[in-house]
Amino acid sequence: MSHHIVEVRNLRHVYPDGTVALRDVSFRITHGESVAIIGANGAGKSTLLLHLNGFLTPTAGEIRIGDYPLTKATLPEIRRTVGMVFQDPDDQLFMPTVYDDVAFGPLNLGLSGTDVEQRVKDALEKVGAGHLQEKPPYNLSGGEKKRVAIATVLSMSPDILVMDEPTDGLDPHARRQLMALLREFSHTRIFTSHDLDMVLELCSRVIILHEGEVRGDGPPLEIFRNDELLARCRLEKPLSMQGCPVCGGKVS
Ligand SMILES: Nc1ncnc2c1ncn2[C@@H]1O[C@H](COP(=O)(O)OP(=O)(O)OP(=O)(O)O)[C@@H](O)[C@H]1O
Repeated sequence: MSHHIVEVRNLRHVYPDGTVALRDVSFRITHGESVAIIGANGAGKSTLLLHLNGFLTPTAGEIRIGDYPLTKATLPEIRRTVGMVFQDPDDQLFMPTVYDDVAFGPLNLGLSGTDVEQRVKDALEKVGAGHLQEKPPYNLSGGEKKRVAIATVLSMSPDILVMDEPTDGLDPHARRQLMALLREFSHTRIFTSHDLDMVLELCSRVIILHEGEVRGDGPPLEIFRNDELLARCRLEKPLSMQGCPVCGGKVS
């Protein structure tokens, strides 16, 4: 299953205005891992994710998905393998109806009409958005848009799921539903999040980015117990690991 491996080698990204968003980032994620990339605002998380299926090109360094380096030639295949949910759902939704948006990917894979219908139905059901299929995406609420954006990626059945702030804008019920869905997804999951309780619950590994560099990489409990590391990277513990103001209790 080596095609599920994500490897980032010495990645550097400088935006055209001279901002150095990633300095020298390296890591390897293997099949089935559930990895959160966390960091303070501006740490470089979105910039990093946007490299994983070629929306941004490295200034230096290399991305490898499975056995292939990400290049112009391998990009179409890599985009079938790596499904990306953007931070802003408006970047993902552009068709006249929710149905059309979710069907867009499967249609491009050349699937038959009934297969496309089934994929759309399944994906919308998984995110609890079946009732929205006839609506124009621009009329949806922020959380509804987010759910539909996730469905547009699920309908492609990617081997590697990459999500930038997946719970951002979701109400508590939708957040729970998404967490259950991510738990069920047996392939590789990589996401950024400021929702550290979700990270603690769902991830087998946490990578801390700070000022465009990897400053921590390990199991969530190990990372979240390292007060000095968290302080240096302007991060806090998940709420469930902070003292309870009523009983003083703590998960440790
Ligand atoms: N298009 C751009 N042009 C110039 N600088 C950019 C651009 N996009 C992002 N940056 C800068 O690159 C750095 C990293 O930004 P990025 O969006 O990757 O951070 P982030 O960790 O995802 O932050 P957040 O948690 O706020 O979403 C920041 O300093 C940001 O201002």
